[in-house]
Amino acid sequence: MKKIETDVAVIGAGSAGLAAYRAVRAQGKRAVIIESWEYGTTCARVGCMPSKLLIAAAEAAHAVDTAPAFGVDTGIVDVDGRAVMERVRRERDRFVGFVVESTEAIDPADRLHGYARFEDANTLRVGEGVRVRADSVVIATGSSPMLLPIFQDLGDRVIVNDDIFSWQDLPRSVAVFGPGVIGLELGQALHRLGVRVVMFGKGGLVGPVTDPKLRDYAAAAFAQEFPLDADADVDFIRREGEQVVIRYRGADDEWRIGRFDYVLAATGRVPNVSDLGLENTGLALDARGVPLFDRETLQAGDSAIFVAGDANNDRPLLHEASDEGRIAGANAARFPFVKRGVRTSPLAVVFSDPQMATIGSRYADLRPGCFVIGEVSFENQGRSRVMLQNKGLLRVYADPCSGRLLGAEMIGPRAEHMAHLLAWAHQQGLSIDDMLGMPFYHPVVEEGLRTALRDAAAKLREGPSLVDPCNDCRTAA
Ligand SMILES: Cc1cc2nc3c(=O)[nH]c(=O)nc-3n(C[C@H](O)[C@H](O)[C@H](O)COP(=O)(O)OP(=O)(O)OC[C@H]3O[C@@H](n4cnc5c(N)ncnc54)[C@H](O)[C@@H]3O)c2cc1C
Ligand SMILES: NC(=O)c1ccc[n+]([C@@H]2O[C@H](COP(=O)([O-])OP(=O)(O)OC[C@H]3O[C@@H](n4cnc5c(N)ncnc54)[C@H](O)[C@@H]3O)[C@@H](O)[C@H]2O)c1
Repeated sequence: MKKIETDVAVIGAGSAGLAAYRAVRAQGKRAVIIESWEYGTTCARVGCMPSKLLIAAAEAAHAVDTAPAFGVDTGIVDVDGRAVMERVRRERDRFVGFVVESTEAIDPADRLHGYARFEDANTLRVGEGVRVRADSVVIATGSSPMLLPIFQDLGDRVIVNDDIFSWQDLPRSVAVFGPGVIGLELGQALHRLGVRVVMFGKGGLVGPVTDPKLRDYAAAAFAQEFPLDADADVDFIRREGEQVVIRYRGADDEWRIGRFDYVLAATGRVPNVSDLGLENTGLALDARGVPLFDRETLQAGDSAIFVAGDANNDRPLLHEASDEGRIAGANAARFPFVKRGVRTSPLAVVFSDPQMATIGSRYADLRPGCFVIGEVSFENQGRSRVMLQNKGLLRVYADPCSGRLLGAEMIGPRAEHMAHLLAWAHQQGLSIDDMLGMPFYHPVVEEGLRTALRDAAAKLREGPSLVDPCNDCRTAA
């Protein structure tokens, strides 16, 4: 057995792990980074980048499809599935190539290949032949798609996001389970590329929004484009030959039988922690088996183990994985003198059309009666109508005591940009009046944001109806 002694061992060479490794080295400490699979990260290989490449192709097809509404007739859209997937894979491989190159630039002595498991809190077994003794450890093992038992007999007819990006051609039909972030982005893109898509949800959830008004709006908006039941009634799912047969209740309340080439399982992701041997570390775990940790230091209890990125299941997004990796790595290097890292305001964007976003505190995070809501519909918003993208709703939440922006949820045009303005204002602790005191150009979709802010300002002047915001809401748990 080969034995390695180091200051910090980082498990996982994804976005969080690479940031952690670099943070350790920047502190002048020794580190090893252990990866069990190929280099390239989930984001570049099977996540953020290939999904946006598929969406870009779908947007091109959709633009041609909707051009006649502007008086521009370009004929029937003809999607060449092989060419679409060839570009997705080619551009994806280019992004992956950059990541692999920078990972392979790490000193080979610091890079270990193999699956890491804890033997105790400071000892890792890597594969069969290597034992690593480290003063501290960063767990940055990412997450994997959850496969529900209802899919277990479907064999190769059930797919996850990873599979789509190795397709050579587009299939004819896909049933999407889970209208969450992944299901909506990929399902809508496939639909726009000519694949017959039916989307099945549970409990009325659509995308990441928690505001009931936005949830209903989103469910109705997407259901206008393709069959989507956000709370589906499914009788059975079974494989017949090379197809999947699903019996479900349709929008007209009638039972119907659908036949599909594939089922896309997009019902959520689980952190990769179950096979890490965490039972040998003495750490306290939550219900999903994730070590209890502090989100500002990333430290698990008072141990020398830190958890970053999707593995901690807190904010499973790329920019959060990088930030957490950096904080976890720096703290692992300086253990036991850990410091709180800077966490940015929550920001999440879904690249559907219309796009969706959540910023700061979501509706579900806020206490009823302790916030006011400013709202705008994009249906009659000037620039949105000009572009024929006049679908959507924005709700901003404000603190009636301080007048500050607490958060926002939206579905609508250019949400990816508006969400940044809102997140930056939130992080700066701006009030609704501060935001209204800044420039708004004409004609832009941000004028819709101004309408929502004005609505919130008017409601702040009226005062909240349920409680005394500066007392009751402050004393609330
Ligand atoms: C389809 C899809 C689209 C997405 N789109 C976006 C987007 O547009 N924007 C956004 O912000 N986020 C997006 N995300 C989320 C984003 O990809 C993740 O939040 C991010 O990649 C997580 O990085 P990570 O370092 O935690 O995990 P990863 O990059 O998955 O790295 C974890 C690594 O650990 C390795 N590993 C696991 N266990 C072990 C072990 N025991 N020993 C050794 N190695 C191990 C794995 O092989 C893996 O390489 C998307 C995700 C998906 C699936
Ligand atoms: N644009 C982005 O930033 C982006 C894109 C993709 C993924 N991600 C990240 O990946 C994470 C995981 O995404 P996800 O889409 O897998 O999870 P998710 O939690 O967003 O969505 C899962 C969906 O599956 C539904 N569901 C659960 N059980 C079901 C069942 N039995 N039948 C039908 N539907 C069911 C849920 O109600 C929910 O709508 C996201 O939270 C996000 O952090 C981000």
